[in-house]
Amino acid sequence: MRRTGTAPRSGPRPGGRSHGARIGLENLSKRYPGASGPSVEDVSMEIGAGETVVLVGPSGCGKSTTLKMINRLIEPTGGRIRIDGEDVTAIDPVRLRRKVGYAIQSSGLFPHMTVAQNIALVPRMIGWSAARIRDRVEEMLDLVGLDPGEFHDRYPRRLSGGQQQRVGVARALAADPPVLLMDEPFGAVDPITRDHLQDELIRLQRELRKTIVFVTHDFDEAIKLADRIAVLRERSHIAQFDTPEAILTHPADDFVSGFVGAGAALKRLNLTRVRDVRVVAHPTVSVDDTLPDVVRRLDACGRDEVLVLDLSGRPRRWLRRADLPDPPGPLDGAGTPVDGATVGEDATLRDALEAVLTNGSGRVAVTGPQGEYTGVVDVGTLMDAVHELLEDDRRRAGRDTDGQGWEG
Ligand SMILES: Nc1ncnc2c1ncn2[C@@H]1O[C@H](COP(=O)(O)OP(=O)(O)OP(=O)(O)O)[C@@H](O)[C@H]1O
Repeated sequence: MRRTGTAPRSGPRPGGRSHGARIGLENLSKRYPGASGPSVEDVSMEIGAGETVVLVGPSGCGKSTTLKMINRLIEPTGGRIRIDGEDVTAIDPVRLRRKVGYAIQSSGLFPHMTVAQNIALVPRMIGWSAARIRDRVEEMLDLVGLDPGEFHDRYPRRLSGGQQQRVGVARALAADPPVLLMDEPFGAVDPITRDHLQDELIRLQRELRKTIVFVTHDFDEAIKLADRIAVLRERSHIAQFDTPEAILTHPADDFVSGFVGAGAALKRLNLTRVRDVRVVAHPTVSVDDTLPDVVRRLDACGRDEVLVLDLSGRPRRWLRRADLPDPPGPLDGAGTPVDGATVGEDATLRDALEAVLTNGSGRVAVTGPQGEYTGVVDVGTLMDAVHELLEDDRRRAGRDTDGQGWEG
């Protein structure tokens, strides 16, 4: 496995630069007016610059309250919040908004404002010039994969749920805050869109290295996104705060095990990315190639199938010998369209396995950031990875029963 110890997955690396800020929660508490007891009690937590921390826990345990105290949408009744060492528990909330972006479920976009106006909200509030705001809105739309020409002047009701969430993330990042708070941001979209948005967030985070605090109900989402997961019990008491791997392999107690649920080894497929396994080269041809070119390629590589790439190098069709026109003729449309059935390098092995099993062909094309072909992963490689995880678990279980402990 790629990650070891507690090093943040997306945080500062040697030679790399984090654009995030450290967050310190010190004995943070919240008692709502009239409540019989605190909803959050004495939470202390250190979050590294550039780290993604996910808060999970049962409904009502205080996740959202904890999160909203970090940008003081909810005022703490006790304790302190520090951002890069600065005590922000009492600073002007407008200054705090520059440091802390916020994205929520159902995007929270203002329906009477266009996409551009929504994204421009915080930059306007903090007094950026019109020209700077205009450039920033375009940049943010690009960043979240929405064409500025198409989406700039649309109103939120004319966007899909996934597009709304993208705009919500663009808005949260518009003023370039070092900290991003996300409260179940993908909770209201369908599972496939949710998967895509998670992949996008991982890609963004690799580039931006913000400090992200993310709340979810979904433990699989936590595994996929987190450098560290805080499993919370009632009043936000921390049951365990550690890497996904450590929580999956060594849950602190029955409460945490209950959260991890069954199939911990397979859940770890969510921890390994396509870029971490053997991506192999597959013979390719171009859409421009003629039938004799393709036959030559097939003969030369000794395989039964080539991948047809478009002129930008993106996978277009799988072409087998049996698909070739007989009698010989033009190749247009021959073979099986790829139709988006590819995985990115940041996709998890679980996504890749799903793709391989769904298309039934035993392999899936891997693409780079611009959708360009980079190789293929096959079912054999994926099965090896599953096997390795299960073996790893068995070895650890053996060591634990020997009384040595897994770090021993
Ligand atoms: N404005 C409020 N006034 C009084 N009590 C509140 C208020 N907001 C939340 N609470 C209470 O505080 C506790 C924690 O709520 P919070 O929303 O932080 O939990 P959560 O873990 O985010 O829940 P969920 O997962 O269901 O969203 C709950 O018992 C809730 O009823």
